[in-house]
Amino acid sequence: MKDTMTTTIPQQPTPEQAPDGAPLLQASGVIMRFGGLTAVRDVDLTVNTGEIVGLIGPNGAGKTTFFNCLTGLYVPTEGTVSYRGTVLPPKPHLVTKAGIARTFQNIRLFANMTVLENVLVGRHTRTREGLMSALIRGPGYHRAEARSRARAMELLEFTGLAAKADHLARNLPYGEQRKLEIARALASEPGLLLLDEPTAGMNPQETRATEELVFAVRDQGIAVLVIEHDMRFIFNLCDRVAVLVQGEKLVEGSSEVVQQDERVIAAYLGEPFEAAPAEGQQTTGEQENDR
Ligand SMILES: Nc1ncnc2c1ncn2[C@@H]1O[C@H](COP(=O)(O)OP(=O)(O)OP(=O)(O)O)[C@@H](O)[C@H]1O
Repeated sequence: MKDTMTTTIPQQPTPEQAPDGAPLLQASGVIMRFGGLTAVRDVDLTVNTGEIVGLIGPNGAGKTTFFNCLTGLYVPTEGTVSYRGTVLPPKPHLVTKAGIARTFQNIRLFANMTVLENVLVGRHTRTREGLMSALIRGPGYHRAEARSRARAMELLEFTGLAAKADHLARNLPYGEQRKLEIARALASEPGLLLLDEPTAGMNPQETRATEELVFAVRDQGIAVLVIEHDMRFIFNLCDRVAVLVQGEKLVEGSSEVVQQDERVIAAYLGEPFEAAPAEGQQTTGEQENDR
């Protein structure tokens, strides 16, 4: 991925930067019921600053539902989610404002807007200019807009999309649409980025590029929580991996520990990871392609 991540993202001032290793996200006793179905059962999960944490498990294990509980899309039936020690209100825009950004399993871009405009949309929680200012379009508005555009271009440089800033999002190849989703999420200046199956439908080169991008994001001081079915990607990337099965956290530990765990092999991997197929091939029968 030559054109990607050769630069750092010049850091924006972030509120009370926690020291590396301090708890950033703490989910405690999260339960999510849909009528008679319990999709998430009493899950605790912590993501510390500087970490990349993986969330894996079979289809229907409750991973996306758990993400939705973290990001305010769902109000958990029970349990709390805290970020930097403060309980988050279950409202997506407030969660984003607090410092958590996410991407979705199914790409959600504004297809008929340009690449740059998509990133600018992601900045709205970080711009202070109000409605009056936007209507009057005075100097404050123009300064804020210029800052936002400059920052959006930095993020496009970072993700390797700067040359396509004026292209319509819908005309980007699939792998670049996924990168654009990440750029847009970064535009809200998060401290924690949640990625839901960022490599679904990608070819091996795109998957490797995404791996590099996630490492680069982490190197900017942004912690990452990632759902993925590609075990090679997960085990290469993650400092820690939690395994959900039928809504419950079965195991949590380092990549080395999780990939050898008999319960994880029985419930999800199907075979020890060393025996997994070659790069780019599916590791389990669980993968689904979003494309
Ligand atoms: N809004 C909803 N209403 C009712 N049931 C739901 C809802 N959302 C999810 N579920 C159910 O909750 C369970 C967990 O689904 P979820 O999508 O969270 O699993 P997942 O681990 O993300 O799966 P996958 O790997 O296939 O994306 C499934 O049985 C699903 O049908």
